Amino acid sequence: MPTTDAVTKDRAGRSTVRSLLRLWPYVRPVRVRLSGAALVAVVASCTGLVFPLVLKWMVDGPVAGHDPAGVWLGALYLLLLGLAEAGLFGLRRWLVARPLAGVEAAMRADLYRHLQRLPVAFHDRWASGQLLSRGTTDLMLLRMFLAFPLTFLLVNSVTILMGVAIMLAQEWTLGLVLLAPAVPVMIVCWLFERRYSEVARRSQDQVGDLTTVVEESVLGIRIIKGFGRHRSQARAFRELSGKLRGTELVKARLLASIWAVIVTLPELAIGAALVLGTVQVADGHLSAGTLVAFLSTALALRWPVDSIGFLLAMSQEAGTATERYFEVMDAAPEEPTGSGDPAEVSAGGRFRSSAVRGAALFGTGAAPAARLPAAGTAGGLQFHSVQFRYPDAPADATPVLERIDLHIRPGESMALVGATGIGKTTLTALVPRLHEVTSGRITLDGEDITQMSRDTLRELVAVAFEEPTLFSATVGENVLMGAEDTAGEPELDRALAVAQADFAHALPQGTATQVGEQGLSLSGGQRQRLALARAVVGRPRFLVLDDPLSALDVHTEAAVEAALRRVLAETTALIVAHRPSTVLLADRVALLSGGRIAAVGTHHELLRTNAEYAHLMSGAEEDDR
Ligand SMILES: Nc1ncnc2c1ncn2[C@@H]1O[C@H](COP(=O)(O)OP(=O)(O)OP(=O)(O)O)[C@@H](O)[C@H]1O
Repeated sequence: MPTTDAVTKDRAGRSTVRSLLRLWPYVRPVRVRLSGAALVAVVASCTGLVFPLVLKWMVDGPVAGHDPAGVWLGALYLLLLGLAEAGLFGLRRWLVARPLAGVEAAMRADLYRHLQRLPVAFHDRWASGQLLSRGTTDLMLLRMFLAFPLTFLLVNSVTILMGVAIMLAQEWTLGLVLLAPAVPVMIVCWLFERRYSEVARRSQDQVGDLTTVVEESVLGIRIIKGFGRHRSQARAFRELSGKLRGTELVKARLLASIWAVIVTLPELAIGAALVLGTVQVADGHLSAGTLVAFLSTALALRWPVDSIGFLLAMSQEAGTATERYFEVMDAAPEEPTGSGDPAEVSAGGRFRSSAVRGAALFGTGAAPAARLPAAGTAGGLQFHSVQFRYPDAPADATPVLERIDLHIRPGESMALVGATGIGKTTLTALVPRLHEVTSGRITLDGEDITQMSRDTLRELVAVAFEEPTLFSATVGENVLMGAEDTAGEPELDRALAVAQADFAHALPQGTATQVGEQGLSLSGGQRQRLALARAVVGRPRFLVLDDPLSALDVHTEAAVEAALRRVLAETTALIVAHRPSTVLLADRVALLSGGRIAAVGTHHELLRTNAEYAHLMSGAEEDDR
């Protein structure tokens, strides 16, 4: 997540208007309605300026001539004008409400789609609260800007110009008195715009930080309670919300000061004009009706002038919201690959998840059978001099994976063993391209994975992670995410059986039971088994399992292993393993050490010939006991 300082520097020279202009592609489809609504609002607002003219006619005519019928007629005109004004403002609201809700929805959909296409490295860097606040608060600010300040800055400017023209036409000397504050008000607005945009940005970023803390506190509630950390967590929350409160107070102070200037100066000018006008009426140079009309016009302009302060404030907030929105939208998505890449653009594919790294990669059964090894190339899964360094790691840091050369033959299952933190998870994440290799190649049946479309790649490879993620959906939907849309009950039952997840049938509504955040809570082992079922449901050609049995008790593990053995016989698999029982599932074992594959062989061979492996396994055996 970029820091606030970096953001402030980056923003130098970028005006609010320039930011807001980036909204044009979204506003374009509704431009006719928006312009229509603005026109209606201008007419409605100018209707308000006709009131003083009717008043002038009434005061100089029927009132001066003691004509009650004329006064009633004038009152009727005023009533009709009032109704017309109210009706027109109502029409404006009706014109903008639906299209702007559509603009907000389209922007939110684009943001969501883009988030799904952004690489995992992006999500590693950005706090989820910052993304959430951009998709909610910022978009709401934008909708409000399009509905209100955008129109009313125009409407009020036109109304003020028309009002000033009417006043100058009635009595130009008084008109000039009222115009006197225009220059200082404009200078104050300019100063306000610069200062407020900075503070608005800070406030919106702090809302994002606060969202992150709340989200973490809710997700980690067990840890917080378990370790009695509620006080420190509450302190962190209080500090952040105190900061936000401070920023909001700065905003309020800025608004108050601009408001003081915008309200006071015109009021003083109106007072001066009233005194001057009364003297002129007393001297007989001005009719009472003209003075009434003049002052009514001046008062009718009070709202358009007074509102400039908060319209500018809302525009600034919309400008920073636009900036924040496009900071995410401008981030480069995963590199396109291969010929045609439907997965790149598909928001409706199997990556509809909110948890990006969770169990987001699932194989399907249809395609793999059709994809045979290319002639003359080694089949299976092969790493060719693969090097990998995390994108945010310093350039001189040692790569996590320095040079990986490994060949898993077609149909073979290979266990990956290594000390904790050595890079096993990282290595498995390279196969479905959750991260891109820094150098070297990975091939599936001889074909470079970077040359395949991601859709094809993810059809070939299915993954189950150590931390199984379940989505707010039914058990069945969670498992079937791993298969083509055509997969149904038989595939589901088979996968549940393989993963020893038959407990799903005994849940209150069977496989239609809701799980995930809003649903029934499942144990760690149950979640792992469902994640495993999801990985195998599509009968993938390649299976990558990151320590998938870590949360199972010994008996369940044995049962899952027995079932997995059948699955592994049909696929080419890479399994991160910590325990000998998992290692024994595989045909061979690769030992990862110092960023390289230090040894490959059967479990018993390595036990005999490799001291590091024997050491790792002896510790694990004790754990097993
Ligand atoms: N997103 C990331 N950015 C930078 N470094 C990372 C990232 N994820 C992991 N690392 C680092 O990469 C190294 C390898 O991590 P990895 O999770 O692959 O280890 P592992 O062998 O799977 O460990 P374990 O057995 O404990 O699961 C660690 O030093 C870790 O700190």
